[in-house]
Order: sequence, then C-alpha cells, then structure tokens
Amino acid sequence: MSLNIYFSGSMRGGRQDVDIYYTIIEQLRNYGKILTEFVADKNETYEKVDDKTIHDKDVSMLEESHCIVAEVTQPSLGVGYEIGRAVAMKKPILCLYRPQEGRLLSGMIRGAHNGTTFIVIDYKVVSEVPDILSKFFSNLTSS
Ligand SMILES: O=c1[nH]c(=O)n([C@H]2C[C@H](O)[C@@H](COP(=O)(O)O)O2)cc1CO
Repeated sequence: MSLNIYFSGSMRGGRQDVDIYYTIIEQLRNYGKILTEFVADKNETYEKVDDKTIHDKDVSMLEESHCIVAEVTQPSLGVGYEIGRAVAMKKPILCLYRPQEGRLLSGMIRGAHNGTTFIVIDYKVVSEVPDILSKFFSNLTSS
C-alpha cells in the first residue's frame, strides 16, 4: 500500500525555506504520495482560493494522510495548527528543525516529542534528511 504523506511547511508565515521544502519533498517521493506538493512550489499563488476552502481542503487531506512530515524551522501558525490537528487525529508526525542562532523551537512542538508517534529531529543541512526519513518510515511501516 502506498502511503499518503502530508508535507507541512510555512506559506504565509514566510517562504524563506521553500527550496528546502522542495528537496525534502523530492526525498519523500521514495515513500509515498505527497498530498501537498504546492507547499514547495515557488510560484504557488496561494491567495487564489478563499481561506475556508484552504482550511477545509487541508483538514480533509490530513484525514486522508497516513503521516505528517513538517519542516518547522520557519515559524508558521498554519503549520502549528496542522500539527495540532494531526495529533488529535492520532497521525504519526515527524518535525524537522534546523537550530537557529538566538531562536528556539516552540516548546509546544519540542515538548510534544515522545519518540514514537511524535518525533522532533534537529538537522543542520538538508543532506541529513534522507537518513532521518529512512529511519522514520522504517519505524512507521514496522509498527
Ligand atoms: O494557501 C494556503 N494553502 C495551504 O494549504 N496552507 C497550509 C499548508 C501549509 O502546510 C500551511 C502553511 O500555513 P501558513 O500559511 O500559516 O504559513 O498551511 C496555507 C495557505 C496559506 O495560509
């Protein structure tokens, strides 16, 4: 069975990391279908549909997903909300974070790490991501 993967990354929160999202999504393709490719699309004009449509569509994609992979370095209300909804839906979650000088990841994300269903992993460079994903998905498919 192919996995439905919900990738979550900042949009209105700031697009500084869009190239990193793209690289992560390219890696995620090895594990299943990405429901939210548009998050890594530089040209995405995400203003074209109304906000209720965005919200309802994303919640329904979260419901359809088998797991959530979120890049949480660039703070985003939408990403935090999606993670909270995914926890309530009991979906496995992987949060990827690049530690930043003078900035700390929210305690509500770091503090949710439980080593099984909610994983927070720090990385320095995107070349570390394939190994992180490999471990996450091998645990996911063996559990
Ligand atoms: O147009 C959109 N489409 C959409 O799917 N989202 C979702 C996907 C992203 O993982 C997340 C980003 O939230 P924010 O825009 O608050 O940074 O919300 C967010 C927006 C804009 O808020």
